[in-house]
Amino acid sequence: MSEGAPHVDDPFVDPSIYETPSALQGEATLFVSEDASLTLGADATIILDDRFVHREAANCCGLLPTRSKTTHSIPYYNILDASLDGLELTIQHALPTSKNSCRPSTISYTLIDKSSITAAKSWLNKLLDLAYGNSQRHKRIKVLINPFGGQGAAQRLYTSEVEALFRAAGCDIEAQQTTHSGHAIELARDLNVDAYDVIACASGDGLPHEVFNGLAQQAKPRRALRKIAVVQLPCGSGNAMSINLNGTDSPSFAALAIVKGVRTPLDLMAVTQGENMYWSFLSQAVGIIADCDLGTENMRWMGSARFTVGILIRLLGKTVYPAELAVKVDISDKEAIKSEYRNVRKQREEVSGKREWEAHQDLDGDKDDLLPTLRYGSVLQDIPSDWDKASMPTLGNFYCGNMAYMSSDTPFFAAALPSDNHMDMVDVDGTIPRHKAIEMITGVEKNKTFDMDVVNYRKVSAYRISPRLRAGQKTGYISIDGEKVPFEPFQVEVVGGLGTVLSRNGAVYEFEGPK
Ligand SMILES: Nc1ncnc2c1ncn2[C@@H]1O[C@H](COP(=O)(O)OP(=O)(O)OP(=O)(O)O)[C@@H](O)[C@H]1O
Repeated sequence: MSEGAPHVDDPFVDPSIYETPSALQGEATLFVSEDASLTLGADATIILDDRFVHREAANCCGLLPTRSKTTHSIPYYNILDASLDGLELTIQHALPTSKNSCRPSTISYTLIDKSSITAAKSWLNKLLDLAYGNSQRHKRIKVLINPFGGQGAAQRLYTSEVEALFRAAGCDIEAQQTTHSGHAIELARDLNVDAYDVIACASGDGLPHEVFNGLAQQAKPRRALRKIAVVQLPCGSGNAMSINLNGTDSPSFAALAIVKGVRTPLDLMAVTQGENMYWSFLSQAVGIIADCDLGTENMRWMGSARFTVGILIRLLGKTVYPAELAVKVDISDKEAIKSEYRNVRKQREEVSGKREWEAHQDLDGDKDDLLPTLRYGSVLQDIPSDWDKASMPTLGNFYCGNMAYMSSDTPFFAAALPSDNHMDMVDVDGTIPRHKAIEMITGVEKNKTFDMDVVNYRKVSAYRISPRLRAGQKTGYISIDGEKVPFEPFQVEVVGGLGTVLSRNGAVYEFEGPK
């Protein structure tokens, strides 16, 4: 389904476009009264109700746009739950209220008599099968809310846009605010992973980063990381996780995507720096991006423009960020990367859903509950002899990532896949002509940078970078998953499919890939 499908799928579209799946012919229609029937179509349930013509639109659960319509449809994607209580049949669904939000709504009918109960139960089971496919129903969700996320908006967004959707979908939810930095690490480390299916972070990308690290500190970390799917309710200033996995930074659309989300393995990146070791799920940046992200605090008054202005000032000044880089390269040719991307994407789409879901449920079949030993050791050991080593005195930007979008309009890593066992690495020289630099920055949004000759794009499995201060420079910046870490050498290696997330399609990011 394309990006933002919940708001594109208009529940009021002409249902004649829907056909009934052949397996359901004959049983697809449930007559709920003399005047009303519910039919399972190909992509939506179709409601035919002659009484609608006699009712005021406002009287009917907000479903009716006009008084003259008798037929309506609700996309299966929007169906949250359905039940039969005695003769009372109820369907809960997400109703789009604008381009950027939806809210729960209810449709109910009283069956004519007891003789229709068996048919109604069977019809409701089929409805829920079509609505959920391979996604788990009634997920048990631990919600962590960063009260300072999104400049203090996270709690309000969760309460007003998310909670009611989760409840309407029959999710079992337990919400808790974080009280200090690092609290989500402690909560994920101590969580009883058998009591939940999902940890949902109402936050920016900082809380999911902490949650992966907390799960990795459990007594059985590999099992914990497979058992618990980590998701984001986009309520922060950087919401890359939700944009990549669910194609939205709207909290209510993300909530719907989580309700319908399919378990998806995610590569995690092991970072060693000094004596420390932790996990990154999104990106590591050294150079212009880290500098603009973390080194422009004095320009906070500008709002989001501070990043763009910071980039332009540094590009025009041809600012460089010297470093030594050593890389275990997997694929360096761009055409080969595109071909690999297409192959892996196809494979992942074929196995998306059922197989992945089953694989992730076979938790106790895991012989090894512990984290894998790192193949390349740590930053304190010698660099392996087969890595490509380079001194980069004029490095401009170094960026390594595991997801396509770094924000809603910056798909820096066009060929990134959730679980291809590679990290995507981009490096750009800081002395390239200014017009090329501007072309590069403006091309990111249009997915044009991958093919630019000034952009070095590689698939790698490990690297070490040792940044240096240039003459006269006082402070340097390194950003890992958007957070500042010490300006010291660090080493990273990818561990395939170690983490688990929920995604809309169970296979790839909500991005088209390299052109
Ligand atoms: N109660 C709290 N008090 C202070 N810091 C907190 C609290 N809860 C979480 N944090 C910290 O806030 C940081 C940023 O969180 P998050 O990414 O969710 O929000 P954000 O709005 O995107 O913020 P930022 O712009 O700072 O990245 C996290 O690294 C986390 O450690």
